[in-house]
This record gives sequence, C-alpha cells and structure tokens, in this order.
Amino acid sequence: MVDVWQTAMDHAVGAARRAGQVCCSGALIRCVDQVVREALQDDRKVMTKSSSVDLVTQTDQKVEQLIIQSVKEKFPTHRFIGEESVAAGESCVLTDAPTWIIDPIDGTTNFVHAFPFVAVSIGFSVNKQVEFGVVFSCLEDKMFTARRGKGAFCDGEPLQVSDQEDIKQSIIATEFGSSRDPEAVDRIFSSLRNVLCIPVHGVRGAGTAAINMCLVASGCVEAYYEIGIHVWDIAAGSLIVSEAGGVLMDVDGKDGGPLDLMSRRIVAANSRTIAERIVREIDAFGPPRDDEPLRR
Ligand SMILES: Nc1ncnc2c1ncn2[C@@H]1O[C@H](CO)[C@@H](O)[C@H]1OP(=O)(O)O
Ligand SMILES: [Mg+2]
Ligand SMILES: [Mg+2]
Repeated sequence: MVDVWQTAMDHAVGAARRAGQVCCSGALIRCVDQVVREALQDDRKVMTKSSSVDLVTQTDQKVEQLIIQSVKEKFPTHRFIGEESVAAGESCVLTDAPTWIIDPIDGTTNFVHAFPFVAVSIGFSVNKQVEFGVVFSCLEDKMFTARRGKGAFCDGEPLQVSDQEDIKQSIIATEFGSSRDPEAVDRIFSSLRNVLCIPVHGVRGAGTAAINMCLVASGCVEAYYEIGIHVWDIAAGSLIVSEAGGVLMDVDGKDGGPLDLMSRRIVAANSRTIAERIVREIDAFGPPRDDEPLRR
C-alpha cells in the first residue's frame, strides 16, 4: 500500500540534516567545543524567553525559518507549530490538519555552553496523531526516525527499548526545567528525591527532551519523565519511543492516563510497570497547557 506521508517524512529527514549542519557548522564529529564555538561566531547574542534561563539564539530562529520555508515550498497547505514562531506570537493549537511540529534546536542551553547534546526535532501530525518523528542528534551525527506502525530506527538500524522490568535496576532520565522559582524547584526536587530513593541505579539528563526520549527508545535508559516540556520537545520523540516498543503516559491518577501532547507532562518508558511506578512517585502539577490561549 502506498504510504501517503513517506514523501513528507523523506523531506523531514533532509531538512533535519541540513538544519543540524547549520547548528554545527557542517563539521560534526571533530572537537565538539570548537564546532559549537564556530557556530556561535556569528551568533553571540543569547536572548531569553520565559525566564532568565530559557535561552534562544539567532541560530534557533534561523534554523526554524529554514525548515518552515523548505516545507512550505513542497507542502503549501500544511500547518506549523514551531517553538520560535510560537514565541513570536503564532498560535499553538493542534488541529486535524497535517501539521509540522518543530523544535529547531532542542538543547539551546547545551548549544550555548558547548555541552555536546543538541538535536533538531521534527514531528508531523494528522488528525492530532503523530505520523512520523525525526530527531537529528547533530553532534553525535545520529538520525533517529519513526513512522507510525513501521518501527523506530537510528541511522537505519531498528531500535528497541530496554527489557528491564525492575525499576530498581534502571536508569531514569529527567531535567530540572527552566523555572528557578524556589517553590517550583522544590516540587521538582521532591519528585526527583522520590524516584532516586526507590532506589534506582541512577538519574541522568542529556539537557534535551528529544535526545532523552531517543535514549529510552535505544534502551540506554528505562524511562524519561518531565513536567513543563512543550509539544515541540516531545512530538517526534514520542513516536520514536512508542515505535521502539515503549509506552507513553500523562501523570494523572494511578495509571497516568493517555499522553496528551499539549498537557506539558510526559512519562516515556520501556514498560507500563516502570511508567506507572514513576507516575506514583512524582508530583503531578499542571503547568498552563500549550494550547491555553492566555499562557503567555
Ligand atoms: N535551562 C533549561 N534547562 C533545561 N531545559 C531547558 C532549559 N530552558 C529550556 N529548556 C527546554 O526544556 C526542554 C526539556 O527540559 C529542553 O529540551 C529544552 O528545550 P529547548 O532547548 O528547545 O528550549
Ligand atoms: Mg526544546
Ligand atoms: Mg528549542
């Protein structure tokens, strides 16, 4: 059967690779520090968004425009939700229309500090369902892809989540978020303390939601959870995790409830057992939704 979205997915892979090359000056594997500094040569102006630690650079904006322009030429009727377009005032509502959900640089703080994990994330949804996801980890030069119903891959090799069912034998990924309000930080620390003291083998964070999810899909960590992420951080990664055999959930009640891309909360895990255990340990606060009109 003809896959109607395959051309769009091929386009996304090309666009993500080109975007990644802009981020990393085309020289991907060399001295990472030097590579990122080269990219920063014409990009020294670091600006802030929702808080003093929520960073954006001209490269974020340039890369998002590059992707959107190239898609518009090929798919003029498609819609977009892009991190930097939303920051500039565009709406952030997921409709049934074919929609490209773009995070031009996931891990801008890493990018600015030359911490070597930076990704371009492109998800594509139709009828509010993610059809394909592409995450290009540009400094590692790894292309993660997933097509709904057809599996998840890294550079063409199939991905499979870890088969570890015991959370006490697991590594869990999470992040500290971009709020430095002491009360908000206390809530994050209290969840982290509960998870760490299960006890688990370790807690890690790559500094990018998209790469954290690819680590779940690759079986390197058993789960990733975070409250406060946005739809562009997780759209592509969520399909990569589920197509690698993982589970996705929100953090409501005992069983988490189904993932809602706009709720700004996610648990992505190798198994339902581990995902539900994390849901039980974390503080289920609800930040303003991505599709809440007055959130900014
Ligand atoms: N100071 C910060 N620390 C970690 N993540 C941050 C952050 N500020 C923004 N984020 C965003 O939150 C996501 C989850 O932690 C990250 O992938 C990152 O996406 P960004 O780089 O695209 O803004
Ligand atoms: Mg992001
Ligand atoms: Mg970003």
